[in-house]
Amino acid sequence: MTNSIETPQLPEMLELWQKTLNWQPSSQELSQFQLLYQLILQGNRQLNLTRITEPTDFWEKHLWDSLRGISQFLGKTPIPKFKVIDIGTGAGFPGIPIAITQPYWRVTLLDSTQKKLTFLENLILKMEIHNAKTLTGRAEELGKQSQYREVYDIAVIRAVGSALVCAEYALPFLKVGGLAILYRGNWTEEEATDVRSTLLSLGGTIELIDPFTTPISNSIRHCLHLRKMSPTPAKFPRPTGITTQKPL
Ligand SMILES: C[S@@+](CC[C@H](N)C(=O)[O-])C[C@H]1O[C@@H](n2cnc3c(N)ncnc32)[C@H](O)[C@@H]1O
Repeated sequence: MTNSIETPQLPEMLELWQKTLNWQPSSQELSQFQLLYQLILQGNRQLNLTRITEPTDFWEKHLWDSLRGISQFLGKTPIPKFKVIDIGTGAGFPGIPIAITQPYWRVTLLDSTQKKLTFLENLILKMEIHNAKTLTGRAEELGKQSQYREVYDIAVIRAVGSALVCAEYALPFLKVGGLAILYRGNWTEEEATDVRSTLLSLGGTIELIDPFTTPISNSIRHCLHLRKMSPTPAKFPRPTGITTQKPL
C-alpha cells in the first residue's frame, strides 16, 4: 500500500474537486490532507480508528464526503466565523477536514471515547491546526450543560445513529437559527415523515434534503439540513440510553 493520498493523480484529483464541489484545495490544504492521511494510518496501527485506509477510499469517503456536507461554504466570502461542533467525531470526520478548509471557524470535536480524542489532540498539535479542540463526553450529557447548550452555529454528525437520534443529539447544541448537518447514506420519504413530525418537539425543521452520489464509487448519500427555529425544551436530550433505546 502506498502512503500517498495522491490517487487519483493530482491534476485529476483537483479536477474532481472542481467538478463536484466547484472548489479546489490550496497547495497548503493538499499538504495538510496528505499529513492527515499519514497520521491516521500511523494511529490505526495502535487504535481501531477507521476501516477506510486505502488512498482512494480515504480521499472519497473521508475527505471528499466530509467536505461535501459543508460545500455551500467552501471558498465563500465574506467568511462567517462559525462555532461548529462535530458530534461523535471518531477519527476526526467530518470535523478535521472542515477545520483545515475553514480556518476562521472554531471546531469542537466531541466524542465519548477518550483514546480517540487523545489521538486527535496529538494530531491537532502535529498538524498545527489552531482552530480545533476536543471535548470528551456523551452528547446526551454535554448537550444539557449551559456552556455547550445553544452556543453553536453548526452541528455536524456522521455515522453516530439514526436520523432521529442524531437530531436529538445535535439540536440542543445549536443556537436558534443554527444548522445541523446530518450525513446520511440511503434516505426514504418515510424517514423524512418521521423526522419532520418529531423535529418540531426539538425546535427544528427540515430545511433541505440534499441527495448525491460520491464521485468514485457512486455510493448514495444524503445530507439533511435541519434548521433550529426555537429553543429546544430542557427535557432534551433525554438521558444516556433512552435516546437510542426509545427514539422519539
Ligand atoms: C462510527 S463512529 C463515526 C466516526 C466519524 N463521525 C466518522 O464518520 O468517521 C461513531 C463515533 O461516535 C461516538 N459516539 C457514539 N455515541 C456517542 C454519544 N452519545 N456521544 C458522544 N460520542 C458518541 C463513538 O465513540 C464513535 O467514535
